[in-house]
Amino acid sequence: MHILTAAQTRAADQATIQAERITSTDLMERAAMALSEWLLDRLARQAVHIFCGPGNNGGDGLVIARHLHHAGHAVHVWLLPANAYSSDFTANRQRLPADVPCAELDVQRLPPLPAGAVLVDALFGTGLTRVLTDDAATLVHYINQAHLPVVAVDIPSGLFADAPQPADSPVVAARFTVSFELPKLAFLLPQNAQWVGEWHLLPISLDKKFIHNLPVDNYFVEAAFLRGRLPYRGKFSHKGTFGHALLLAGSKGKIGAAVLASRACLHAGVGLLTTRVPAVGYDILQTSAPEAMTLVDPAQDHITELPDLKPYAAVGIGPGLGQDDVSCKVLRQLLQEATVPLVLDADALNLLGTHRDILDLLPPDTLLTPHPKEFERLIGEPARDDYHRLEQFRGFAQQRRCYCVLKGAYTALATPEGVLYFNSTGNPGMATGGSGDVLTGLLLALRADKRLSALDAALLGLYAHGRAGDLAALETGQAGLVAGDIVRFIGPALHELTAPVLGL
Ligand SMILES: NC(=O)C1=CN([C@@H]2O[C@H](COP(=O)(O)OP(=O)(O)OC[C@H]3O[C@@H](n4cnc5c(N)ncnc54)[C@H](O)[C@@H]3O)[C@@H](O)[C@H]2O)[C@@H](O)CC1
Ligand SMILES: Nc1ncnc2c1ncn2[C@@H]1O[C@H](COP(=O)(O)OP(=O)(O)O)[C@@H](O)[C@H]1O
Ligand SMILES: [K+]
Repeated sequence: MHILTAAQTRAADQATIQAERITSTDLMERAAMALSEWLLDRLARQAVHIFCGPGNNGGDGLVIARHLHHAGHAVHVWLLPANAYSSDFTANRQRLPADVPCAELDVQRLPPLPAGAVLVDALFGTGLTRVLTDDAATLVHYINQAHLPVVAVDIPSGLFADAPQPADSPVVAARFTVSFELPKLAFLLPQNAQWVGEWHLLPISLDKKFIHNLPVDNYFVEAAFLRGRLPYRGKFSHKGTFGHALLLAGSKGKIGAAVLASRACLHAGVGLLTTRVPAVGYDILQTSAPEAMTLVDPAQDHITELPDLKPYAAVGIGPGLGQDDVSCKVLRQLLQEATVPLVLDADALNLLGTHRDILDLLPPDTLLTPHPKEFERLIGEPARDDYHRLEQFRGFAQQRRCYCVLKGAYTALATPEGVLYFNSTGNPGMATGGSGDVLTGLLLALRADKRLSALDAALLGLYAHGRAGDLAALETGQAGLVAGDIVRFIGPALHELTAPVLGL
């Protein structure tokens, strides 16, 4: 899915209006009708108070008021006084049945809101041009202080769709944000979660061809985008078909990271896996991941030597590695010698951050998987906000010609071309130690599979990791989920993405 800017969203609305030969009022009716249905599916008998601004977001609110009223709900409409109103606002103001209570708000004397009411925020949408002030700001504070559930239409009022805003800007804190057709970048950023709440998208048949041809550098990745991209396993496949991966992981006290990454790699379909661990990890790994071959380092507690790389189709390094100087030497040597795809995680990334000269050795197309803190260490500069972090992230992948993952609720992948792909799967149950190690093993298996491009391997891996976490959570609940549960569901998650034989 494309992630459009506010300006592109307006253009897509216009293109749809022209292509379908409909009016903007028709499109508003379609969008607001869909939102009304969404509300009707969830409302019990609560009174609904709808706050409408002067533009088309307010117009949506008026259409919703009409539909809810016709469906028998008690609706109250509150209008924010303005000097000018959009034509679709005015048209729908006229269509509002006379028996729907509708009043202009006097912000000096805001009415008390009844307990148990549901609020609909239709003040401002993507037409917001600046931070809210004066009456609009007062109204936002009033809505937020009511502590009632708020459903925001299209976007919480006051929130910019695709740009940061000054601290303390007034923004409606919605319980739900219900938007149209495509997600907005603002929804995907942790700093906006306090306002966006849980977001939903409603399809309104915007012009697909127009959207497809828009130049975008941010995508939201769902199953439809990936389904069939994972090649099926041919009848006469053998171990060699799927590659032999080498994993360098674990140190004393962190052999579990090597175990989790190894098990994930195996469950993701790798042909052969060799895991290099320090001597302390030998028995543990052989017992808990017997399918992996164990290559024991001469040192007891840390990995100190790089094995011969010739047999391997891809190499992963980092989970539980520790940041010992000798392990740093191994990392340096790996970056110098490797001619196959690399996956770098955890302490390998921390070592890159503290020994910045080795960053220059990163082979092109290397896959790095930092979480935000590791990313900060990697580039050595804190981000001002989530938007700034995304631009640092995009720039890093472009400058280093690598694929970089930024882990989180909507894990992002940056490509060497500077395109960002946001993953749609996963759940807060995965915020548990070892989830990242599982991702590293999974990605390593896909990078060892020569049939996959670097981009497809990364996108499929991120999606399958989150999907496996979602399937696991169905069984364990979110709190009960541990990283090993994700491993158990990697197989089913990948199966969903596998190309059917004959493409049927
Ligand atoms: N035909 C369309 O274009 C469709 C638009 N839709 C809705 O229309 C919305 C966009 O509508 P508009 O472009 O009219 O914009 P909005 O309704 O978001 O806001 C525009 C109005 O707010 C004022 N305004 C902007 N920033 C302000 C600020 N900081 N303080 C005070 N006033 C401010 C503008 O002067 C203008 O009057 C979408 O978010 C969506 O809800 C949907 O109905 C789908 C179809
Ligand atoms: N709230 C969340 N929603 C979805 N996925 C999450 C969430 N929290 C964490 N994850 C996923 O779990 C993994 C955690 O990785 P990481 O921070 O490296 O953990 P660890 O170092 O303990 O293995 C990442 O892939 C991340 O995307
Ligand atoms: K809104």
